[in-house]
Amino acid sequence: MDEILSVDGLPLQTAAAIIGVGVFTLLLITRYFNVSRKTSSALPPPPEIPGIPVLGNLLQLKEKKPYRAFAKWAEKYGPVYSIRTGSIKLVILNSNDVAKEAMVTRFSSISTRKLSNAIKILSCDKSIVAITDYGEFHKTVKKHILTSTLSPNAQRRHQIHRDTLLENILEKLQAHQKEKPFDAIDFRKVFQSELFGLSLKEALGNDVGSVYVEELGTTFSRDEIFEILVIDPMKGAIDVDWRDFFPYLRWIPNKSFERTIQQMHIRRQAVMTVLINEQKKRISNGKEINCYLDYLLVEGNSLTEQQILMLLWEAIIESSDTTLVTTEWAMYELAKDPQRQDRLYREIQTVCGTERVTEKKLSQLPYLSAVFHETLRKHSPAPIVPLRYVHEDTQIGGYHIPAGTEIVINIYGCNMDKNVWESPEEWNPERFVHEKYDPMDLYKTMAFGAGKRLCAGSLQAMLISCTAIGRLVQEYQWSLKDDEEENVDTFGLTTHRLHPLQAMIRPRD
Ligand code: HEM
Repeated sequence: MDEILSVDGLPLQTAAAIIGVGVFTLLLITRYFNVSRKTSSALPPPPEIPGIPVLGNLLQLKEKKPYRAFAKWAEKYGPVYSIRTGSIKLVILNSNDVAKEAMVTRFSSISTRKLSNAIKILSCDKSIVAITDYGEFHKTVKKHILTSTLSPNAQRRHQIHRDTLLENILEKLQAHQKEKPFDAIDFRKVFQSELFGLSLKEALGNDVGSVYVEELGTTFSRDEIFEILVIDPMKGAIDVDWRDFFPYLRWIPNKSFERTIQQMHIRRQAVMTVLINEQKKRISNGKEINCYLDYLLVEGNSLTEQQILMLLWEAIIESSDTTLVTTEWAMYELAKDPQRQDRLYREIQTVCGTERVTEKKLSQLPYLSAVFHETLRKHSPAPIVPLRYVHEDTQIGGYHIPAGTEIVINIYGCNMDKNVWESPEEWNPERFVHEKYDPMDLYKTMAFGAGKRLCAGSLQAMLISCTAIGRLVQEYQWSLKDDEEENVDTFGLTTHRLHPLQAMIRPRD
């Protein structure tokens, strides 16, 4: 009889016992979640920065460098506080502990994004790895960019592009030295162009000269292509549409804003389409290249053409910007500080002798690594992590954070935290080589984020930036052009120097 009364072949008593245990476990789990939800909402809310009715704190954030204002407020209100930008509530995190809590421990409650109108258009509504919500699409496309381009194996396959980048930069410096030995060199002009070339080769398989875009009836030079694919969208991403702050007024048109961003999108779309089509012709002529496009056309069969276009554009813009920002700031700091530059040169001489600095030697050059990480700390190239949205009640730093809040992780604020860093305003690579520091301290800057949304390109950035800094110091003695020391202002989404670095170079003996 027992055998007849069974659940999926289990004797009745056993099944009843299992169901009993199951129900009990379920009750426990439900109770646990109720208790933890209660505990979270029983916690106090983060302190609020006083603002004014309707606008909240908007007027206090007029400057386009909110990360600085956020870090200042942290000194008075602590590492976690809330502000209001119009009707939007933001919680700002300014210390490593709470930033990590948000990015790792509480990630499952804070894994989506609510986009500004500009970023919604420029990311084609979350069609790129960095802006999409965490989920299947994110996992798939992050795997694609890592496997094809950014993982250690893929980086080995792309080494030739990094070698070419360095050779070309050094050739240009040599030519400048010969032709105008008493003139300063515009570091950005040289480095940016080569980095853009590398990003095109990794993404599309080839660098470009100019392109004719029939849709727009124009031929664009390489500089104009750079403007359309990199500079304009970086500017557009921080363009403010006042309706972002007052979503209940979304029905009011903001024509000039929409026109500007749409124009950027249309031009980028048209140029990318032509670049991709040219490469498709190459492929149909039987010439395959190891690049992201060729990979996606085979492996990305679940993706639409528009998604492929956006992913390729993402690789170009992300490769072209933050690595330049980091290297330019590092060279500024070294050119300003002859003693530290000399310390780096002596380390290079001791380790490399008459041989060149290469990627293989990087692990033997701890001071070079300290220069790189200290630059990431002081100049935090991505000062604010793309905003995260709290989709279920949670807690951070002992405060209750209700669903619907947006989270701002202020990496710049974390890196300026006096409780963690001694004299944070000072550029001091020694802090990373001093015996009291742990090698893991290098990752305390969190410049690349943390957890499941960790930057996919950190290895490429490190390889390019460290080898370039090493080679540039090995070949030349760097100093700043007169009055250059004062040029420390920044602009844009990342911490771009407002004025490109102007440096004097003198060949080493
Ligand atoms: C010094 C240079 C760089 C810095 C400081 C940097 C920093 C960051 C930061 C802070 C994030 C956001 C993490 C988050 O949302 O939590 C990020 C994401 C990302 N970065 Fe970088 N990055 C750099 C270079 C690069 C390069 C060269 C690439 C190459 C394409 C790249 C590709 C990406 C991608 C694909 C993501 C999205 C990861 C995800 O959402 O899962 N980054 N990066």
